[in-house]
Amino acid sequence: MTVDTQPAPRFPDPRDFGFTVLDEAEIPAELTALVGQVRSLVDAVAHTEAGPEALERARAAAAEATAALGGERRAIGAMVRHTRPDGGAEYGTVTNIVAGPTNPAAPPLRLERDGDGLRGEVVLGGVYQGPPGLVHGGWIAALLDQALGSAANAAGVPCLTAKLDVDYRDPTPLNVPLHITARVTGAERRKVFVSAEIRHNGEVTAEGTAIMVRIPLPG
Ligand SMILES: CCCCCCCCCCCC(=O)SCCNC(=O)CCNC(=O)[C@H](O)C(C)(C)COP(=O)(O)OP(=O)(O)OC[C@H]1O[C@@H](n2cnc3c(N)ncnc32)[C@H](O)[C@@H]1OP(=O)(O)O
Repeated sequence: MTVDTQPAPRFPDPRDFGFTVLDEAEIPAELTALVGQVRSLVDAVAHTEAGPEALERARAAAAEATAALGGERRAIGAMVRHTRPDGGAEYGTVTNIVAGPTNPAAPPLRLERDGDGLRGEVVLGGVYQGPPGLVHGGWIAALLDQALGSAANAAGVPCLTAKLDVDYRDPTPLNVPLHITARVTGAERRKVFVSAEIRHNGEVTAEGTAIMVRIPLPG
């Protein structure tokens, strides 16, 4: 296997390929606050034991809030640009289900560069539950896939996941800080090999490896 962990240093600008891109600073503070409020609402709804009257009041308020947003919708595929402290840019879809800043269904996971890889921290509450008190295995895979994909894309080349392997080493608990790390381990032709871990209290609860395949860009 040819090891080439430093492909191209600059990720291509998605605008050159027809994507809408907004800078994360352009996301209104009011939208960020609304996203946080809706996350709290989802958690409250998922766990409520309120009676019928309170439930109906909450439903009507939610319907009013939905109507207040009108019909103005951002395009599917819209991307958000994050500018790193070193001036480089990273991109993701603005509604990404794991890390999208405008998606209340995203935890969200925020990954930062750390040495030759990425690291981040996330706390998953009861709406991510699978077994009692534990994170759903599909969401563990989603966190790992996002970290793996971001590590490959942070190396400068747009990639998609072709193969994902997950080892569930230990149960991953809800409502505690989870530390996620990911790094590129090698490359061969269009394949980029990546590895990631989720830790709680320093112990690995899940490991993921993936083969990401570089997307051929027009031109
Ligand atoms: C964008 C900015 C966002 C930036 C934001 C970053 C966040 C990332 C988000 C998380 C990541 C995702 O969820 S991505 C979404 C989930 N993944 C997808 O939807 C991908 C669906 N699959 C595909 O589109 C396709 O299969 C591709 C593009 C992966 C590969 O198709 P292809 O382009 O025709 O390539 P192909 O010639 O078949 O294969 C190229 C090389 O890869 C190998 N290969 C191909 N598939 C596999 C496989 N399953 N297992 C092993 N190896 C494989 C081949 O053997 C070959 O190796 P060799 O002959 O050279 O040895």
